[in-house]
Amino acid sequence: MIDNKNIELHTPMMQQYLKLKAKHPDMLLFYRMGDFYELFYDDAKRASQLIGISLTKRGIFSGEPIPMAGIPYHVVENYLAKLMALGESVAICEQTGDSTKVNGPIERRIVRIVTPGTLSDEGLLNEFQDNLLASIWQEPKGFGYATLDITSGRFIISESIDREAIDAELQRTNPVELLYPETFQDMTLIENRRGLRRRPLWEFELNTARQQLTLQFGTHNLSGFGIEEAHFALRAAGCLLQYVKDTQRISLPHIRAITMERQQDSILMNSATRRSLELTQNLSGGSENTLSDVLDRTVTPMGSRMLKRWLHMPIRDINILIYRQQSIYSLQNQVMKLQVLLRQVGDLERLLARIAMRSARPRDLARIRDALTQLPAIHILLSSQSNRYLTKLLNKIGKFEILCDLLVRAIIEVPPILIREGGVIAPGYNSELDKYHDLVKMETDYINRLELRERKKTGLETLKISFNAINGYFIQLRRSQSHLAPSYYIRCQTLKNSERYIITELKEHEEKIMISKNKALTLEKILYNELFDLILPYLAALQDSSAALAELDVLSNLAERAETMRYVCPTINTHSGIHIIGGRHPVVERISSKPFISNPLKLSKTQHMLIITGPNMGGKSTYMRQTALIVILAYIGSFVPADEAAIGPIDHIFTRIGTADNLTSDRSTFMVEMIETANILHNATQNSLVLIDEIGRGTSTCDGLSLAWACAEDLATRMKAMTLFSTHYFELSALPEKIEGVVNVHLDAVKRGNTIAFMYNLQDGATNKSYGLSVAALAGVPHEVIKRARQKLRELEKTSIDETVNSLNRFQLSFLKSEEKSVLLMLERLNPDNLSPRQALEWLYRLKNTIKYRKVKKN
Ligand SMILES: Nc1ncnc2c1ncn2[C@@H]1O[C@H](COP(=O)(O)OP(=O)(O)OP(=O)(O)O)[C@@H](O)[C@H]1O
Repeated sequence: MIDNKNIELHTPMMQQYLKLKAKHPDMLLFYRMGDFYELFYDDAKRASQLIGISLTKRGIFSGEPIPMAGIPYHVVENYLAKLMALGESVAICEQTGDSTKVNGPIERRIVRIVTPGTLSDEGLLNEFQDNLLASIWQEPKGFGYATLDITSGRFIISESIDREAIDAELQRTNPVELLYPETFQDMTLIENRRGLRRRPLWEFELNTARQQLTLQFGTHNLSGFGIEEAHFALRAAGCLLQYVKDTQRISLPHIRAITMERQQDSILMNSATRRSLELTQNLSGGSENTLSDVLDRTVTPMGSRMLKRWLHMPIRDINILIYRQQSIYSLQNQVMKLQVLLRQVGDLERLLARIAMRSARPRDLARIRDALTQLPAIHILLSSQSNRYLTKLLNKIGKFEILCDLLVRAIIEVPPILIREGGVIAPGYNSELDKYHDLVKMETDYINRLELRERKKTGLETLKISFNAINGYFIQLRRSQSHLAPSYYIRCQTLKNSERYIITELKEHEEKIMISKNKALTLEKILYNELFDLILPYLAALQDSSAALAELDVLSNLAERAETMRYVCPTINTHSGIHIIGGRHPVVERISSKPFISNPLKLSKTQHMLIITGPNMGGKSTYMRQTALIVILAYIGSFVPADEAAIGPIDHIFTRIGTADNLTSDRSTFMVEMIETANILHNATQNSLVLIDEIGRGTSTCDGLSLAWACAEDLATRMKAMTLFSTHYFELSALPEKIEGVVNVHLDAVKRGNTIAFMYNLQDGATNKSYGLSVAALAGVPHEVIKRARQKLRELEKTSIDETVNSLNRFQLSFLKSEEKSVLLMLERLNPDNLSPRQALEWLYRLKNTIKYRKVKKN
């Protein structure tokens, strides 16, 4: 523990450290000492645990050694990357004073604060993922939420009326750092998130927020952004902006606007739905075999990030969707050429943010130059098309001839990574700089001539003039020839096989070289900084262009995918319903070695629920998920994997699909299932797409079946949501006769000997065959166990009076008793015309067993 009470008893250096540390108690302080960053006390212990650096000691205080850990300055980025991934923040303290000062420690200052949500360094970021800083505010009537992507300047706010909606927002945006007020009530909502930062209440003050925001945007008020009344969200945004300014300590001109996202503008999906549909992340947390894995062939990282944002937020504005569809059509012939050009544009969005924050490196400038060089060709390529939306996009993309010319003239073709050593500014850009370079060249030539002259003079062919950082220029002779060195040679270094000398003339010219080199370097740094001033006036236009280029990348990618994967353009209807012919699962069809069997789907006002039965592994889940994915694709404006698709308005997509247990959530699998079900039953509407995959499995047959029945009934009668309901409870296939708009379908399979062939064809009607044993055999359950199971099954099937059958039936029948009151009602429900002879026989046995069971009970 740091004892700041007796600070004056520490060494002057430690006193300086402790004063700086006191200002940043919540983060690790990297204190610069020569070629190292050092951490002390608890920071040292924590860092050594977090990133595995060795913990040692430096000096003693009050008889106790001071714990210390050090990081070499030239590898600091690697350690920062690891700490950021763990959600830590780091204050970087540099030596800023005169290093020749004799008394006391060199002056040091915190020059930057690196936090996970405010990173902009290329090396610390994943280029294919948004990196968001977020802030949350809670009131009794709802939540305010703000996110900022500092690498693009995208600043977005939203308001959620309930916990479920804000939870979905947190899951969708997945911030790497989250600011919350010290009075935040609902900690269970956020406590498992990374990078949590507790902030004082005053930072969420409404008036301060308004001031901060208007100051940032240079406006009188916020009405131009349409967010004046969004009080909850404004509080969150104010705190966020304050935090960014505190940590960055520079102006952020690329944050130019703030946008309010309204829930009614997009299809809502809660966190469980996003997870189970594997949009951008699979169930194991990776990105393989996700929708974006199949769909993303964008050629710029900014396009890839935009596509992922689209997938997580399908929009409901039909006009925009139609514009996108038309653009996809128009781009189909030009994709190849356009992608070649866009690839060169690269990550313009993030490059511009680094320009705005003045942290861009020489190669960033070269990349901006290369990006701008492509723009005329993009204009020429797309100028012949007549699509209105593409023309609008193209108009947003500037040509920047003057700026491009400036960068071509200013930066050499392949500049070094850093400006530190110079060599970035191109010859011909600045005459004074050229003069210094010429002087350096002249003097270097002189030294080359001097070398020849000295060789001649001494007659030593192996005499060499070289340079190193310690000796500067020197003459080198072989050790064996050292006795031949002229008397004016002054020895400066002896090596094993050679001797090194200097002469006055050499040093005079060296000094001239050094002076010119230093002047050149100083001037280069000035010119380099001036370049930022020259680019910044174009910032707004460049940002608009980069957004349009990213969208072009996404649209041309969708055009390419549509062509390659045989997707069709869906019709977006204004009337309810989903009608798909030949629908396919976009991911399964790509990864499966077998041909994918396409299937139709029809949901409408008169047929709003499908009860889906079929064997295990028969394709039920695939069929349900493909429907949701087709809807999502249609609502981002993409073409879809189907022969035909017409889709009406959708407000929500809900799923209740069993996923891996979340052991950290302190909830059982059944509990999670019921929470998700409750959410659906509270929020689904007639325009919601609801996928329910085998509800009620995690409890007793009796409870499970009752719940499944009641839920299906509620969805089908009360909200009439468009529902796909898969089940192994054959009893649910009775629902269609009871409720209008409910239909039975099943996925087909045929038994061949002891094995089973899945047909994956959707058929009308229900099936009660689950082929569980055949699937278990396919899964590798030992032959003996399967054999025994078959024997048991035969016993169960044959002996209806068997106690086991009775006990099984007891559950089901008691359910039917309570649900339908009597066997007569069951009979009433049956429509003999719809039954196959085998089904009729099964019902007969079932009814007979019921009577038997009642008899047994009475006796
Ligand atoms: N239409 C299809 N065409 C080809 N293969 C398919 C099709 N549908 C599913 N499959 C294949 O069958 C596998 C199992 O499908 P799915 O998980 O959808 O079955 P299920 O009926 O939900 O099974 P269970 O009831 O055991 O959960 C999929 O992983 C896929 O490989």
